[in-house]
Amino acid sequence: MKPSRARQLQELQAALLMADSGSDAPYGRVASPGVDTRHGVILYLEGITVSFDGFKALNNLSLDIGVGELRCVIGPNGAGKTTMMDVITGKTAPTSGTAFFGQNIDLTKLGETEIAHAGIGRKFQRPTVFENHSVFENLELAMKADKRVKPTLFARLTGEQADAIDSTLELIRLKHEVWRPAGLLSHGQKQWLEIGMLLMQEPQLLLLDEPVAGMTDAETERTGELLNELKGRHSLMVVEHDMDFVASIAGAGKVTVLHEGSVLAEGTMAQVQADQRVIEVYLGR
Ligand SMILES: Nc1ncnc2c1ncn2[C@@H]1O[C@H](COP(=O)(O)OP(=O)(O)OP(=O)(O)O)[C@@H](O)[C@H]1O
Repeated sequence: MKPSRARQLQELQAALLMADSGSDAPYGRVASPGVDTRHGVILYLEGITVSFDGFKALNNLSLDIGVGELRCVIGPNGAGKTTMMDVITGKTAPTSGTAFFGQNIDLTKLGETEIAHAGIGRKFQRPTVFENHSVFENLELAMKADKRVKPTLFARLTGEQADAIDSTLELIRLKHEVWRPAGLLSHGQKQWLEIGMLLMQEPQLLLLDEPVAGMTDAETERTGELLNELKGRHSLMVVEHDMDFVASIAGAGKVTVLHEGSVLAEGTMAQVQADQRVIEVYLGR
C-alpha cells in the first residue's frame, strides 16, 4: 500500500532533521541571529591561510563581498576555490586569518550547522534533491522549521507559506512541474530545485559551486537569468570554470581570479580578461 502523504512528510522531515545534525547539513533551520551589514558588506575574508601539512591551499587570501552582490570567482584547478568555500561554511578551519559574516559574526568560531543557520547557504555541484518526492514536497520540506507545515493529515499551508513556495517555483521555472517527482526532472531542473530549496531557507549569502556544470545551453542561459534575478535580494558567490557563462552573468559586476590560494586579480570581466597575469595562469591555458 502506498504510504500516506502525511507519513511521507514525516519521514522526509526526520531525514532533514538528521541531515541537520550532521556535519554535511546543506540547509539551515532556524532564524538568523541577525547579520550586521550596515557597512554594506556581507562577507569579509582577510589574510586567510589554510595549510595542509605545510602546503598552503589558501595563502593570505583577502576578499569582500557586498550586500546583494553577484560575485563570480574563477581560477584554474587547485587555485583554492573549494577550500575557500569550505572555510566560509565552517567545513575547514583556517590556519590563520579572519572570516566575518557581516560585521558581527565570526565564522571561524562557528560550526557548519551554525553557519547555515546564520544565513549562508551552499549549493554543491551535484544536486541532492529527494528524488521520490514531488517538486512541491521538496520545497515544502526545505522551508525554515518555524515556517514549515506540521506533518499531520490535516496540515494546510498558510497563505504566506503557499506564497513563498509559489514565488520560488516561479523563480526556479518549475511551476509546470510542481507535482512531478524530483527524480524525473532533467539535470538542470534538479539544480534549480536545489537552489529553490536553499532559497526556502531565506539565506543572505548563497555559495554556488559550478551551478551550470552538465547543463544544456538552454538550461545554462536560464540559470544565468535566475542568478541575475536573485542578485540584490541575496548576495551570491558563484564559483565557475565555464568562462563563457561567467562572461554572460557578470555584467558590470566584479570577477575575482584565484591562483595558488590568493587573489590574483579582481575587476570586471573585461578587466580580468585583459590582465596579463590572468592570461598567463588561467585564460591562456
Ligand atoms: N585535505 C587536503 N589535504 C591536502 N591538500 C589539499 C586538501 N584539500 C585541498 N588540497 C589541495 O589544496 C589545493 C587547492 O584545492 P581546492 O580544491 O581548494 O582547489 P580548487 O580551486 O577548488 O580546484 P578545482 O577547480 O580543481 O576544484 C589543491 O592543490 C589541492 O590538492
